[in-house]
Amino acid sequence: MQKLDSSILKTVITPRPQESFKGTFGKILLVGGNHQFGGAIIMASTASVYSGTGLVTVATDPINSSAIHSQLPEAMVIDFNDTKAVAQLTEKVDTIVIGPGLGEEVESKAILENVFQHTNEHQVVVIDGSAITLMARDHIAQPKGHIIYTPHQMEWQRLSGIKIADQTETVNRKVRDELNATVILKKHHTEIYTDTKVYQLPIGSAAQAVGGMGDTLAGMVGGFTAQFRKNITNAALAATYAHSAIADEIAEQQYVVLPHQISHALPGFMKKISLMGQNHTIGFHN
Ligand SMILES: NC(=O)C1=CN([C@@H]2O[C@H](COP(=O)(O)OP(=O)(O)OC[C@H]3O[C@@H](n4cnc5c(N)ncnc54)[C@H](OP(=O)(O)O)[C@@H]3O)[C@@H](O)[C@H]2O)[C@@H](O)CC1
Ligand SMILES: Nc1ncnc2c1ncn2[C@@H]1O[C@H](COP(=O)(O)OP(=O)(O)O)[C@@H](O)[C@H]1O
Ligand SMILES: [Mg+2]
Repeated sequence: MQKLDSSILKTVITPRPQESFKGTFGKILLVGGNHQFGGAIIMASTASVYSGTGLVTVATDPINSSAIHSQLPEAMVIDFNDTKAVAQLTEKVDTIVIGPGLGEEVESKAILENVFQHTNEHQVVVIDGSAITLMARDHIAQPKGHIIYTPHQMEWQRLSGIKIADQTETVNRKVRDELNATVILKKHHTEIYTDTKVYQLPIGSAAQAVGGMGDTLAGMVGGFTAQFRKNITNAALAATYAHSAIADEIAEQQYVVLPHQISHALPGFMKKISLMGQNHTIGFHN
């Protein structure tokens, strides 16, 4: 296992080309947020918008619409029960994030299956939270696309069948190979299983142990993969690194880091990184 280091940030986060428009920076669809877990999809979408995704649409329970519009006017909203609208949009976007706050009800499963039936091999599909639990519980096949799972240890136990105490690099890697997906196994010092390597995140702290922290990471992985499409694996690695690097900066002054604070710090953090690659001298610690 090799340590992921901060150099991944400037490899991925480069200055934006001036000859561009919102479409240049990717289209994303985030699916989740039932009647109980609206906050999860709000946090994921906020992370995606603040990552710089060109166009963000949220498919959610209509009960969350006004909260999303008031919190995040940059995002568009559709009803996640509108099968046709969700299917059409799924086919059009660069990246789909599914799972934050989706829930595990009959309705949640139907929404998941509808989305999974309409993805294609050119898209990135970030599968998080309830979507992982539903796949494992109901043996739902993996969809087409470049698949990125973002499980916490219990979600990985459900999906892989490996008990938390037995989640070693060797067995995790074996299941990753069977899935042929990127796996971001979230924990203290998160591990990232790619097609060729296993990385360990050397940063991050217990100040991040707050509900919504993983939803925010899923939105960032979505935002980075939609926008930085040259190397999808590197985009996912950079998102994971940036998430905890920002948290560490905030945790210098705060006992606990709120997930939305990471999102709000993203544009400034990304600006700082993009200037680094241009020989500006800017302080940044590993
Ligand atoms: N504001 C909102 O709307 C929020 C909505 N959310 C949404 O809720 C949905 C359910 O997600 P979930 O993670 O809360 O629940 P679940 O999948 O049942 O896992 C918890 C079980 O696993 C166990 N466990 C063991 N190891 C663990 C580990 N390393 N990390 C975490 N858990 C670990 C744990 O053990 P325990 O805490 O009981 O000791 C418990 O038994 C999902 O869609 C998510 O997006 C949340 O994001 C919160 C904010
Ligand atoms: N003690 C810790 N040290 C470092 N990172 C942590 C710690 N506890 C939680 N995290 C991070 O917080 C996130 C938790 O994800 P998850 O359990 O899916 O949260 P949620 O579903 O509530 O959004 C992961 O990115 C994880 O790495
Ligand atoms: Mg989660």
